[in-house]
Amino acid sequence: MSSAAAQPLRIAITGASGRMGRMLIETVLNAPDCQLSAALDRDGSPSLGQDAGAFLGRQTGVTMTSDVRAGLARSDVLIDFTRPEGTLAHLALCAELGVRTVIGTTGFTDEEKTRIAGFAERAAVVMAPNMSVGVNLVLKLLESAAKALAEGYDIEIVEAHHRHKVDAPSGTALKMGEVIAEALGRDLKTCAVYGREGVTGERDPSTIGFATVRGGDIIGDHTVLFAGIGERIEISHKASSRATFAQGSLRAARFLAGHRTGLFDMNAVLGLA
Ligand SMILES: NC(=O)C1=CN([C@@H]2O[C@H](COP(=O)(O)OP(=O)(O)OC[C@H]3O[C@@H](n4cnc5c(N)ncnc54)[C@H](OP(=O)(O)O)[C@@H]3O)[C@@H](O)[C@H]2O)C=CC1
Ligand SMILES: O=C(O)C1=N[C@H](C(=O)O)C[C@H](O)C1
Repeated sequence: MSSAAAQPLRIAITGASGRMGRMLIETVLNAPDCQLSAALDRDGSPSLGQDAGAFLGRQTGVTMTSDVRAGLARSDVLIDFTRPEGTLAHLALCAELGVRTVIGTTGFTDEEKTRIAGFAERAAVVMAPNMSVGVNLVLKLLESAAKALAEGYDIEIVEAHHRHKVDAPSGTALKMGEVIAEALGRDLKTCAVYGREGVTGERDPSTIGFATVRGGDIIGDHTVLFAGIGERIEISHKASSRATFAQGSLRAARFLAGHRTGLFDMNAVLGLA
């Protein structure tokens, strides 16, 4: 693997013509210690055959291709923001070729997460539903807040995203719920309430509620509400650009340069553990 100090880190990007794929290409091209080694999309994508920088009006010399194996063979790290089925197929190749992987995709089932952990025994992986420094700090704040507000406060998580998002609640909202549930000694699987309708009865204080908003071009807003009697506390994060996710992904890629195997989260990358 290339040493980040001596040679640039060779980064492949799958889902390269997607919203995050494009932001990642731009971010890698602007990072002096990184090199775009492959821009990959699936068969049928109209972007195949184009220069990876065409959408920026830049010539990079990297052509968009669907040959994932060849792209990974010339790369140190893959950054994957696609869909669960795509990520798992890419990860199987990474494990075979010894290519480290940063996974930003959300919407995995528990069984799929177990498979990812298996692949990480063969080539190191960072996986996080949100790569931004801010959200990962918020997760830490939520742990403290949940413990301090364990009695007498109802907990509701509200998230808003753009109209194209396909999974709900967001991976970040679910992670927030998991962190809070763990801090309170609850199991999110049994205490989560996903939306309400009709005659619901009074709120059960042991539940954690989720509400999802979808519309326009909202990049990603998350608010956790601790609602008590006479006051409420709101902890919010609002992303104003996908650049924050891309910068976090590059930090994860650099972190992976120092690890051969293992499954890591952004706490490990950011030293927040
Ligand atoms: N962890 C984080 O910080 C963040 C995570 N995300 C997550 O990243 C993922 C992608 O988001 P976004 O960029 O907005 O999505 P887009 O739909 O804009 O892009 C997805 C890309 O992946 C490709 N793709 C879709 N399915 C497959 C597949 N089965 N195999 C290979 N490639 C595939 C798409 O190709 P095609 O166009 O042909 O369908 C497209 O190029 C989502 O799961 C989202 O929740 C997003 C932002 C931040
Ligand atoms: O799909 C998105 O756009 C985002 N998805 C992630 C999630 O599901 O939490 C993170 C971010 O909020 C943007």
